[in-house]
Amino acid sequence: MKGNLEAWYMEESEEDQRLPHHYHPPQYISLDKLAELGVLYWHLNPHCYENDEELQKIRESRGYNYMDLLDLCPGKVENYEEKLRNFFREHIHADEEIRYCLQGSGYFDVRDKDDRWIRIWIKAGDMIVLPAGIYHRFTLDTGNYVKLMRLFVGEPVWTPFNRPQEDHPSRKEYVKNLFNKAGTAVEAH
Ligand SMILES: CSCCC(=O)C(=O)O
Ligand SMILES: [Fe+2]
Repeated sequence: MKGNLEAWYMEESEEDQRLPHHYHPPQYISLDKLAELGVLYWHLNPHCYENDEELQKIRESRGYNYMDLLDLCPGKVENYEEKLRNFFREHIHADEEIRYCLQGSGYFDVRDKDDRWIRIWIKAGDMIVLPAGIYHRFTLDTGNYVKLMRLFVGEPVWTPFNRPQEDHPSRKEYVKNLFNKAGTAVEAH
C-alpha cells in the first residue's frame, strides 16, 4: 500500500518539542535517504491490523513474533509524563525498534550521517523500523495522542541506552555499516 511518509531536517530550538520545527523553507527528506540510514518503512491499512495479510507477511519475513499495543494517553499508561520525558531523551537500543501507528500521530527523530536531526512524522498506517544502534527519540505532536503496535523478534527488550554510547556494540556495528555502505562504490574499483 502506498504511503506518503513526511520527514524533514529539524531546526533545533528550545521551542515546544511537539511543534514540527521546520526550517524556512522546509527541507524534506526522501524515503531513499531514510533507507540509507537503515530506516525501513511500510504503509498498511490500520483498520484491519487484527487480520492483515500484508502485516502478517512482514512479520513472518522479519521474524517479528512478539507484539503488543501502546496507547499513549494520560489515563492508559503508568507514569505517562515520565515515559514521555524518557522517550525524548536521545538513545539507542541493542535491537531494532519497530513501531506501527494505528491511530493518532507522533514524531520519531533520528540522527543522519552528519549528526543532524531528521524528524519523521508517523500517522495511522505508517510502520517504521529503526535499526539497532541509531540515535533517536520520540515525542507526541500537538495532536497529543498515539496508539502504536510494538513488534519484536523474541522476548522484547526495550532498554534505552542514552547518548553517548560510542562503545556500545550495537552502536559500533551501526556506524560501521553506515559508512561501509557509503564507501562500497569506491572499494569496488
Ligand atoms: C513511543 S515508542 C518510541 C519511543 C522509543 O524510542 C522507545 O520506546 O524506545
Ligand atoms: Fe527507542
